[in-house]
Amino acid sequence: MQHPLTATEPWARLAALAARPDAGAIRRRLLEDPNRFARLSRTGAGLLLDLSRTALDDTTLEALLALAEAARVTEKLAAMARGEIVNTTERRAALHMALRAPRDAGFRADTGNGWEDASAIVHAELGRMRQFVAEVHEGRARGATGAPFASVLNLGIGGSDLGPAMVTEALAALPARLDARFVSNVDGHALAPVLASLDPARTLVLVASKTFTTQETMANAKVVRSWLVSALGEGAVAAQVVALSSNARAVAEFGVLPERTFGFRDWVGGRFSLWGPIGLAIALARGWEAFASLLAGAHAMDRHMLTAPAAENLPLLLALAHTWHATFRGHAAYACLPYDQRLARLPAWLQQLEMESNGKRVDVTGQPVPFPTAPVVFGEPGTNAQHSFMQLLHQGTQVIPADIIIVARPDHALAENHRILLAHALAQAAALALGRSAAEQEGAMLASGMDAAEARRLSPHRHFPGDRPSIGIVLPRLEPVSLGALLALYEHKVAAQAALWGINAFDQWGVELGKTLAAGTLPALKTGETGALDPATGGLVRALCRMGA
Ligand SMILES: O=P(O)(O)OC[C@H]1O[C@H](O)[C@H](O)[C@@H](O)[C@@H]1O
Repeated sequence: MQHPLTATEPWARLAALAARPDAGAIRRRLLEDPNRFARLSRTGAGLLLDLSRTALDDTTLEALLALAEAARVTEKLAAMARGEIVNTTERRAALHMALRAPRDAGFRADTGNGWEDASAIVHAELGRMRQFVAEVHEGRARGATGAPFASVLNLGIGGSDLGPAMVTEALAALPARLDARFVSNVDGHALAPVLASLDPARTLVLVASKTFTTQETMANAKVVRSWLVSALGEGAVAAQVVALSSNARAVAEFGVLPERTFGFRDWVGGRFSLWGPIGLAIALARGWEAFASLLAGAHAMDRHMLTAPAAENLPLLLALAHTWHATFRGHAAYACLPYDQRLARLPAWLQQLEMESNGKRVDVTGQPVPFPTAPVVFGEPGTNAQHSFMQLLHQGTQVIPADIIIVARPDHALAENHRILLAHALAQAAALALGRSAAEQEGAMLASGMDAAEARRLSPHRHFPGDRPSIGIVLPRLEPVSLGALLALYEHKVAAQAALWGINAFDQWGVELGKTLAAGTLPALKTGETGALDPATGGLVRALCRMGA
């Protein structure tokens, strides 16, 4: 039986377009059309999206938009905004948009057991967060000894770490209100040096865990709790530990006071949670105004996504360009290249967003999908990436598209550094798209005085095939409002692709098996008793024990 998406007319059209010999031709399209940049770039919510260095043309774009219509992408995104149960396996809404909308936005969530006023719930908690942040900044909330807080330590992993850590680093140009540290890994090599560098009397601890059961976070929380208690006494837990969670009961059992607990509902997915209580570290470290502007920027992108016509809609266009690459052209990976050092953790955040959301092999009905879904995402800031993996993007055997993120204005005074940075970002995009033929390359070598035989010998090695796609995303400046818009752009891009492919972007069953097996392996590491393990795991446990594990 044919899959409903592949049975549509636009799918057939796109499959035919993708099979044309010139389906991947970028250089020719770029050189033939002087208006290509103007025709294939769009603005929305303060960002510029440039698709001119892909092989998309009017015909392909039209077919992709028709496919989105056939898959009812816009309706599905609207259903998400209406708070309907779009996460069908867990029977939950996905209402992260409510976290960043004004109080009167009127978001409501289907709980499976009636509807609740999501906007009211969000704003009640946001008000408490704001008050708490003010108390900390103004020195009214203090540690157990009466000392004001100097540091905030966020203990969380996955969505309870990547978002707040990435945003806090990205907004480093703002004055630091508190010194912020993030520990995610259960590896003691992460936590031990951080604790050694902090003063327990002046450290506010955030235990960030939606479920409050994640083993790594709870193990680290127990260590930090003992660290506080042994330095300051039992009273330090109430004074200095804050919980960010949707599991109020587990939080209470851990001993955190209700007034130090900031909650959210299960209609906020972990990887979409930085906009609410999980983002408290951002507000504590960079100020409430910054956090509020971040939310406003994301909300502006939400409005754009919900109201802009399809052909002008940035998240939808980005989703369609990525789908053309991943699904129709079979490019199994893409690179995220932020040309701003402050966005160094953006690729890590994007990896969870993209790969945990859309790394799925069955559709919402449980049927296998007969086409590629989410590609592998990897990345590093430019220009560093140029000196490590860009070689493969320019000359490797596979085509790997890149998203090149550019910030027009810096927040430092080193103007020449910034111009060099921008020149490299633009040059990478040009080199990927245009390449350099063997003949052009050989000509350049001859012109430089190289002898003809040597030029011929080197020319295949120095040939750049070109026709390698990149997508430009430009922020006027990296500030809370533009960062909010950028992150929401990617969130909606991911949701739009899931809607198009017919998969569920909001569950993550694939992470469960490893957790279950780890629970069975832990006792064997303690006792050396490996009888219940598979032979390979058992053999490795015995080898580790012999080595002193
Ligand atoms: O916030 P928590 O409940 O501790 O979850 C932390 C993370 O771990 C889980 O295994 C999921 O894969 C992630 O989606 C989640 O963000």
